[in-house]
Amino acid sequence: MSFAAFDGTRRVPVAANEPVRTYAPHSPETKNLKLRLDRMATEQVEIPIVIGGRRIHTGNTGTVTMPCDHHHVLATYHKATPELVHEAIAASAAASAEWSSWRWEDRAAVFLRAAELLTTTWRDTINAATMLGQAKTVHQAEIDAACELIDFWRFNAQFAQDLYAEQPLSDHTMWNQLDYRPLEGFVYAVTPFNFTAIGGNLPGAPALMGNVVIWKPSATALLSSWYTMQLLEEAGLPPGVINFIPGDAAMISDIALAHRDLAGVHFTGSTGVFNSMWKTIGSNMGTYKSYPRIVGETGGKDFIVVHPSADPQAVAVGIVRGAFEYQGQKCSAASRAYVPKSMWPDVKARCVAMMAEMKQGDVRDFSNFVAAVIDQKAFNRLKGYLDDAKTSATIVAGGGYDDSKGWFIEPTIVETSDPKHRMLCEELFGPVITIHPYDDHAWRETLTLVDTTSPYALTGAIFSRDRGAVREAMSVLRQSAGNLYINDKPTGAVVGQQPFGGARGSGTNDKAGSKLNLMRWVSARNIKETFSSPLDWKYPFLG
Ligand SMILES: NC(=O)c1ccc[n+]([C@@H]2O[C@H](COP(=O)([O-])OP(=O)(O)OC[C@H]3O[C@@H](n4cnc5c(N)ncnc54)[C@H](O)[C@@H]3O)[C@@H](O)[C@H]2O)c1
Ligand SMILES: N[C@@H](CCC=O)C(=O)O
Repeated sequence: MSFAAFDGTRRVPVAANEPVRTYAPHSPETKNLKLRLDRMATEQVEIPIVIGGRRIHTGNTGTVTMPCDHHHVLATYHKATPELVHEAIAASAAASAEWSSWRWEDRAAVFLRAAELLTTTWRDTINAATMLGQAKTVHQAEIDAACELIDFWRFNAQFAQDLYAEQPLSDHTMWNQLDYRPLEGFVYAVTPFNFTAIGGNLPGAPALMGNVVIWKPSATALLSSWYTMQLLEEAGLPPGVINFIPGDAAMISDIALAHRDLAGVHFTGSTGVFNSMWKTIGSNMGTYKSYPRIVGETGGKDFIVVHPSADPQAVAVGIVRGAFEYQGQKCSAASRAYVPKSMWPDVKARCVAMMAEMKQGDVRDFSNFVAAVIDQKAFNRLKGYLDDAKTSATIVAGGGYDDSKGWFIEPTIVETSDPKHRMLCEELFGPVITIHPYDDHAWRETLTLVDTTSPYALTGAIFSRDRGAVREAMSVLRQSAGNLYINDKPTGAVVGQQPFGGARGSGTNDKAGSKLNLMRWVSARNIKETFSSPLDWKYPFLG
C-alpha cells in the first residue's frame, strides 16, 4: 500500500550537482573516453523496441548516422507498428498496479542508482553516444549527458521527498492527509534530439512519481536514448514502467493521444509539434478517462540586450558562447542581440577575433569548439537563412556551409538595422546570431522591442554595470523570459540552481528539474479522518 507516501523518517541523500570533468589532454578520463569513442565508432548497434522489458525487432528499420560524418552508420533501429504501440500501452497498464504500489523511497532508489551508474560505469558510453550520435563536443556532452542527467535523477528524488512531505493541517479531532497518487493511465513522453538529459528526464520524472510511461525518443538521438533505457533497466526499473517506442512520430502520437488512458503528455521539442499535439488532445476531449496533464517545453528566440554601461568583453563572450556552443542547437541559445551603436564596433571586433580562433570539425578531435548540425533538414534550413541574409542583411563573420562530409554550418554573425528582420523574430536553431545595433539613447524603446519582437519567452540576458538599468530591464522584460540572466550568457541552466522553462510560445513553463514539474505527475487525494464523529444533526445554537 503506497498511500502513506511519506513517513518523515527516511530521507534520500542530500542532492549535490555532479562535478563537470574537464577532459584535459592526456588525462586518464580523456584516454578512457577516447577508447570508448573509438570502439563505438566501429560498432553496429541494433536498437529494438522495448515493451514490458521484451526486445522487439520489426525488421522495418532506419539508421542512426554521425552528423560529423553522415556516411558513417552507428546503429540500425527498429520502427514500431501501430499494433506494438497498442501493446506498449497495455504493457504499461499491466505494470502500473505493482509500480504505483511501491513505497516512493523504493522508486527513488532506482533513479538514485541510475544516477550513480551514470556517474561511474556508464559515463563514457552515454557521453560517447551523445558525441557521435548528436555531434556534441566533449564539454557539451559532459554537461548534458552525464552531469545534467545525473542531477535530474538525484534532485528529483529530493524534490519528490519535499513534495510528499507537504501535508495539510490536522488537530486532535481529525487527521487530514494528502495521498499523492500517480495519474490514472499512462504518460506519453516525447523527447527532442538536442539533450540526452531531457531524454532521460521526460520519462523518468513521471515514473519516479509512480506513473507508467510510453517513451517516444527522437530519431536523431536514438543511440544515447537506447543506452539510457538500458541503464535504467540495470538500475532496477521494472519491465513495463517505461516502454521504449522508436518509430514514426505522427503514427505513434495519433494512437497515444487518442487513447482513453492518456493521463499526461511530457513533451520537449518545437512549438509547432507541441501545438499540433495540444490540438489533437483538444479534438479528442470526451474520450479520456481524466483530463490529460499537458506539459511541453518548446522553442525560443533568446535575446541578449546590452546597456551602454556593459563590459564589452563580457558581452562578446556572452554572444560567442551563448550563440555557438552546441552549434546553437539549444532552445536557450542566444540568437538575437541588441547592442548600443557606440559599443558595437568594439564588441564586433572582439567577437570576430574569438571566432577566428574557434575550431570547427569532428567531435572526436577534442580541440574543436563547434561541430556539425544534427541532420540534412537542419543543414538545408540554415543554409536557406544564410543565403537570404547575404542579400537582406550584412554577414559580419562566417556565413559558409559544407555538407560534403558532415552537416557543417559555420558560426555566423549577421547584422541588421531592421528591428523586425525575420532573423530577429524566428527560431533558427543553428550557430547564427543576428545583431541589431540601437541608438544609445533608445534603451527603454529597445527593451520594449525585445519584449515584442518574437512569440517566444524562454531565455534572455541583460548586460549592464548600471543597477538602475538592470532593474528597468528586469521590469520591462518580466514576461519575456522564464530564465533571465544578468551579465551572463542565456544558456547552461543547472538543475537545482536555475529551474528551466519559459512561457508564451516557449511552453507551459513547468520548470524541468524542480518540484513544480513533479507536481504535474501526481493527482492528490485528500483524506479526512474524524476521531470523534458528530452524533447530533442539530447546530448547537438550535438547542
Ligand atoms: N524549452 C525547452 O526546454 C527545450 C529544450 C530542448 C529543445 N527545445 C526545442 O526543441 C526543438 C528542437 O528539437 P527537435 O528538433 O527534436 O524538435 P521536434 O519538435 O522536431 O521533435 C521533438 C520530438 O517530437 C517528435 N515529433 C515530431 N513530429 C511529431 C508529430 N507530428 N507528432 C508527434 N511527435 C512528433 C520528434 O520525433 C521528437 O521526438 C527546438 O524548437 C527547441 O527550441 C526546447
Ligand atoms: N537547459 C538548457 C537548454 C535546454 C534546451 O535545449 C540550457 O539552459 O541551456
